[in-house]
Amino acid sequence: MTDIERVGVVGCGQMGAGIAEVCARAGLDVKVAETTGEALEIGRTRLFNSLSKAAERGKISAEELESTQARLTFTTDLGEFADRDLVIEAVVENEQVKTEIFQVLDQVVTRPDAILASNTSSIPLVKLAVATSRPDHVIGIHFFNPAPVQKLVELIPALTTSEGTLSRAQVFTEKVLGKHAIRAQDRSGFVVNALLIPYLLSAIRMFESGIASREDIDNGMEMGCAHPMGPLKLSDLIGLDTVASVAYSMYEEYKEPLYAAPPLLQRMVDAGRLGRKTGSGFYTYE
Ligand SMILES: C[C@H](O)CC(=O)SCCNC(=O)CCNC(=O)[C@H](O)C(C)(C)COP(=O)(O)OP(=O)(O)OC[C@H]1O[C@@H](n2cnc3c(N)ncnc32)[C@H](O)[C@@H]1OP(=O)(O)O
Repeated sequence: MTDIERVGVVGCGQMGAGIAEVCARAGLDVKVAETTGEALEIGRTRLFNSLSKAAERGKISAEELESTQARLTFTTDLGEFADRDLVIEAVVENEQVKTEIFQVLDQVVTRPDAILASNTSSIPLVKLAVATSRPDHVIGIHFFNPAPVQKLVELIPALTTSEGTLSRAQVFTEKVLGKHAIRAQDRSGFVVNALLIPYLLSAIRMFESGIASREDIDNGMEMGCAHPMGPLKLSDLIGLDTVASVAYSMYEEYKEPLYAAPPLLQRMVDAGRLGRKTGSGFYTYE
């Protein structure tokens, strides 16, 4: 069905850990990389806790929990990605950091037809592609938070991506991971964030201007439009730093006021109130 059996995931934050979990649960050999031993330990704990929760809720059996954990290995050395068939980069939404990772992956991954993918939400894929000597094998595979729950992935070919890479990525995400794939052009925000981010920014502006309380804004969309979570709760889930970075990339690309981040968002990011991951954002968390 697919020639992809060994997957590497760069970054074990909420997205990286979720992507690694999805791949390991699909039966793949998954190696996860982080920059430091401490970050790796935090990431491993996040991932294993999520797997244990899946077992507690009866989504996987005790045997599956054990075999899934055994398929996961962890490293701080990207050199160990030499034998990977597919690498998915899921680090912070920063073009320079991502570009450097793609340069390193290009050096270390030996299989000539390996796919180098990014989970970026908004950075042009072509910039990551041309940082490598194999721009035809670079593609965006964008997952949604929480990755083990959300059915969708966006596939984003750069101008340089080959049809073969795109169709292998599609078969992999749909047939192996069981996701639904949609395709988008390499334009900041792709499909989902191009629609979602202006909505989240509008909600933050509404809250900032005092039109309604955070609870009333969120209840408005949860009870009025049947959204699973309101926009302020969702911003906290995504991470306010990520919402801000995606908004900046989109504003940079289109120069449209609807993508401009409201001052409150930036102040909260500056204050380190990044949402669930730091324990406080629009709401506070244990
Ligand atoms: C910005 C980026 O580029 C792109 C993005 O990621 S945009 C963000 C997209 N994500 C969304 O819009 C999320 C919207 N919210 C939701 O879908 C839901 O509120 C939610 C799944 C987060 C939580 O659902 P909710 O019903 O409130 O809570 P809960 O009952 O705890 O969870 C529902 C199911 O999801 C599972 N789940 C929740 N969080 C999970 C996680 N982090 N990992 C794995 N499973 C999880 C639960 O186990 C439960 O499964 P079950 O029904 O089979 O037992």
